[in-house]
Amino acid sequence: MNQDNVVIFDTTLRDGEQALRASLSKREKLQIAHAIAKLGVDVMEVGFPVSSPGDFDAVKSIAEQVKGPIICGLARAMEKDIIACGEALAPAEKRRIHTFIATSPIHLEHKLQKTLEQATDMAVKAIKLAKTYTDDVEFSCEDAGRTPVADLAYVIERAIDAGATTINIPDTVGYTEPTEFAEIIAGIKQQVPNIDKAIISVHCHNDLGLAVANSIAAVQAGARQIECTVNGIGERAGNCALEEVAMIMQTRKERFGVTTNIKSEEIFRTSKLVSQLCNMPVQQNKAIVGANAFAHSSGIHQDGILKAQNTYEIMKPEHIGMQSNELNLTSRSGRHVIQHRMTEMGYSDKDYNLNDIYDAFLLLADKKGQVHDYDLEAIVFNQQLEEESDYYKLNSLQGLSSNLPVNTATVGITIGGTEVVFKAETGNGPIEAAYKALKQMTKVDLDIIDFKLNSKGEGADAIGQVDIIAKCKGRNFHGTGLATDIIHAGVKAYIHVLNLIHRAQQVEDIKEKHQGI
Ligand SMILES: CC(=O)SCCNC(=O)CCNC(=O)[C@H](O)C(C)(C)COP(=O)(O)OP(=O)(O)OC[C@H]1O[C@@H](n2cnc3c(N)ncnc32)[C@H](O)[C@@H]1OP(=O)(O)O
Ligand SMILES: CC(C)C(=O)C(=O)O
Repeated sequence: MNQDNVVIFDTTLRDGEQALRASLSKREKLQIAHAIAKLGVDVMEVGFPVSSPGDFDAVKSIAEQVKGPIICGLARAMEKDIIACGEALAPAEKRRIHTFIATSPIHLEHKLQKTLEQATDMAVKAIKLAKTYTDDVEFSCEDAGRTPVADLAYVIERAIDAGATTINIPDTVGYTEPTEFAEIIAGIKQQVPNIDKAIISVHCHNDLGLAVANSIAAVQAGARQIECTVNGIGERAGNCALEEVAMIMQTRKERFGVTTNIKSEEIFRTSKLVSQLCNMPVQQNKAIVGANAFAHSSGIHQDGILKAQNTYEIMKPEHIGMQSNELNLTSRSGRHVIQHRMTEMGYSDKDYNLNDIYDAFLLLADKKGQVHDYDLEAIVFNQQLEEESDYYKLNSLQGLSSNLPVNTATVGITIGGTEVVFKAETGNGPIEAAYKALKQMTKVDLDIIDFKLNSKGEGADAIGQVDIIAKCKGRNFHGTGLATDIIHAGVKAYIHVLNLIHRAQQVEDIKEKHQGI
């Protein structure tokens, strides 16, 4: 083996599968196995064949159909387990039997009720039997993290003499911390005379959130195989996450000086497939594959990213097979990102006033949380509808909606820049009540002949757009209103019409004046 290469041993379909609430079908296991093979793992542990006829059958089918990685099965240090494993793996081009026995005082005393020597004898026997099926035999000292190094050294030396080619050091209960775990690996290297005949592997659990850190510390201490799962799924708090260790070694190559065969561009796709089929959602802020891993939400970061991506990204989203990063528009965003989005949508700087739309954007972002491109377009459109010179302006609005036959609205407007008026009215609904109030305050005689309400965007917090056609003095006027509240949008549409009517009247007045001259 190239000493600078770290073997990636995936156990998504064995340790990962142990944690699922519903079993995967054979078809699903095959689908995951093909995806993991494409990801470039070196070894994939795909089941525990003695455990059930279904698992035996799935391991056998994967051994028949999945090419590329070494296909591995797990077996206790027991004859029937090794035989089942050997038979299930028989069709594989490259196969590995992984056998294990616990070595920690706690497990020996309470679980196995055996001495270390008795357990080691069982391991030696199992390894020798496994060797009759394949040259590639891995042995694990279960609960190695809580086993004295001298005891590990004793078992490991005998396991290697029996033919084990990979020695796995599991931190079965996620108990160790990185310095301590690295010392265990260094201790094994020092105290096991035949250790050069085997690859040292590590298998870390995440009970204290240290599975990845411990695996990486072990590599720095000389381990050259990491056992891991996609998205870190596995018993209890899970296993070491494959995508995290792979990206640590790729991104910080200069510190580790090791390579893996992982095709990192397959990471995102594989993560989504495993999450979906295993019904294990990935937390939003999970490193590498979480929805937020390449999303930037604050103005200073977004500005930095727009100027140079490496200001706030240590990896590129394309490295893991994600199309692009995401710049979320929130009330923590700044003007740079708004201008960027507007340009991406095809607007030129002349089409809008950045400071004006930024103020409107902040108000909307405070209300909605996340603002989308279509919201930004609505803001621009809204500003085009409302002009500084508008004769009628909305000051305040309160609409009360209920399931009673009568509802109320109170509207306050400014007329002609100086006259401030308020009116409360009732109606079938608050929009009708507001329209009655507006009619009485403005004394403009118009009839609404069409009223349409649409949502601009998605979800319950989408902006509402009201379009009305109103008839006044034989002419039709089209008014539009946009707001997060539909009563507000309806009132804005009415005021838009009032201003159009007012402008049309001004034009008529000028015409009459000219005709009179
Ligand atoms: C740390 C890990 O993740 S190890 C892998 C864990 N995965 C699993 O357990 C999933 C698959 N397991 C199974 O399907 C079942 O537990 C089986 C088929 C393996 C065994 O089932 P059963 O025979 O009913 O035994 P059960 O699971 O109740 O108990 C385990 C037995 O194996 C023994 N045992 C545990 N580990 C080992 C080992 N590595 N080598 C030999 N014997 C072992 C236990 O001492 C216990 O033996 P006992 O019956 O003499 O007390
Ligand atoms: C079988 C071994 C490797 C294991 O899964 C563990 O100790 O966690």
